[in-house]
Amino acid sequence: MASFEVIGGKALKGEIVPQGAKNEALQILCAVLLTDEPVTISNIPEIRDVNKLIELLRDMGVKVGKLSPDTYRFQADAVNLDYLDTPEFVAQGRALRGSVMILGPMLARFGKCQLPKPGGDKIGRRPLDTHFVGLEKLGGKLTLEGKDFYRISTEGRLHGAYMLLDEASVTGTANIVMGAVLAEGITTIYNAACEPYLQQLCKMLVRMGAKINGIGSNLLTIEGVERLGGTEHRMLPDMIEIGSFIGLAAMTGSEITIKDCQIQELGLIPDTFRKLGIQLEFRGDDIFVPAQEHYEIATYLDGSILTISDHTWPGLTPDLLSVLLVVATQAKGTVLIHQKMFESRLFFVDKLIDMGAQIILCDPHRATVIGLDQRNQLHGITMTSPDIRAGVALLIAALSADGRSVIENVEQIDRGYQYIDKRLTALGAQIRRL
Ligand SMILES: CC(=O)N[C@H]1[C@@H](OP(=O)(O)OP(=O)(O)OC[C@H]2O[C@@H](n3ccc(=O)[nH]c3=O)[C@H](O)[C@@H]2O)O[C@H](CO)[C@@H](O)[C@@H]1O
Ligand SMILES: C=C(OP(=O)(O)O)C(=O)O
Repeated sequence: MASFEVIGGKALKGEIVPQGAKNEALQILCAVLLTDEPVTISNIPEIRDVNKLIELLRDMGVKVGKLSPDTYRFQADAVNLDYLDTPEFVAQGRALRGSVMILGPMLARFGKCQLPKPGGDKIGRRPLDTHFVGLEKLGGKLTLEGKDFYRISTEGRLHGAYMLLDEASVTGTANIVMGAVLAEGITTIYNAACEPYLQQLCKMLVRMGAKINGIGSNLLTIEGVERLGGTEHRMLPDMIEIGSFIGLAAMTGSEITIKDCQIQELGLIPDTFRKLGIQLEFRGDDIFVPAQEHYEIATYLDGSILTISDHTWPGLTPDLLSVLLVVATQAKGTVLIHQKMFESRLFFVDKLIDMGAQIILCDPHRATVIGLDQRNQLHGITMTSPDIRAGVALLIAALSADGRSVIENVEQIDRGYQYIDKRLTALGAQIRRL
């Protein structure tokens, strides 16, 4: 287990370029399985989860060529279905959440797939029912082995169907869309998730020859085609990383310019930071965050305490609530952070409380933060990173804190943030990997 030693309390300064989006990359990489033609993908982040998925695809027989540090060419013209029966495949499938999205493409193109319960953050129950209900509606037959091994197959082609999803699952929608593009007939998916990750996936599939209407909405209509061809695709910048850098700048009183953000794709993210009193300036497609000594949380019009909560897109992504919470600890004012989607994502506040933050964990979903208005600095401690976003929130806290902190289990952070220690060191942060 690696750790970061952080000496906090220093203002940072400079420019930073966000990496390609982790959660988009995981969808797009799985989509290469839908065609035997080459697919070239650029702006691929070099992070643990993405590297693991590329390795999984390679071991399944996909030809993988690295054209430059962030650009790869994939060709799935000789997929080895027998590999799915090996213990190595099972171990790789368990190692990340994104592996779940091979189900839709494999079922659609090869008529079968199997997978253990995928990995990812332990942040509460993460049911896969929506994935399988959708794939079964398309004609897939599911067999469950124990509680955590799934086999799905179809005789002949999948067929289009109408479905109203019980929840707008991000990876579930991706799986169903990738099944439906090669199904016979028309599929209608209502209550589809529509995060930018999914919009990007759908746009890429259209370039491959798929027929999809309603991209960006929660009603997708897909007319299946017999085959898809190759294409080129470039990943969006990672909106969660952009939000994390905004939070980092605010907490450490730093002036940071975040380059090439594709601001129009960020949804509510910039305005949510503004509600915490953080100034942001859009300079072309860059976000400039000025050094601020103080920032004040807005109230509702009637003066009551603000709530920041997550929602399916175009609501606020749950993946930024941990960062927003940590930023609020040094704001002036009070905010209720309400994490609606996941049950176990707020427990990391114990560590912030140990560092001197004023937080009341009301229940597993809600925490009230009473900001310190920079009157008392947090102080450094030793802590463990429980999940990817809590991990980065703790890193931000440590960089703002007085003295030395040690963050253990930073493999969690490495799942989604590319060389974060080196990139922040370039801005003046003092971080050492132990
Ligand atoms: C690899 C990847 O892309 N992971 C992301 C993906 O995970 P993932 O696709 O696994 O998450 P889902 O969208 O399936 O669901 C997230 C959680 O929210 C609940 N839920 C979801 C939709 C809904 O309408 N009601 C509801 O209660 C689910 O039961 C689940 O507990 O989307 C999540 C939600 O944005 C993000 O946190 C993850 O970073
Ligand atoms: C929860 C996340 O990732 P995963 O779904 O891969 O666990 C995340 O990216 O915040």
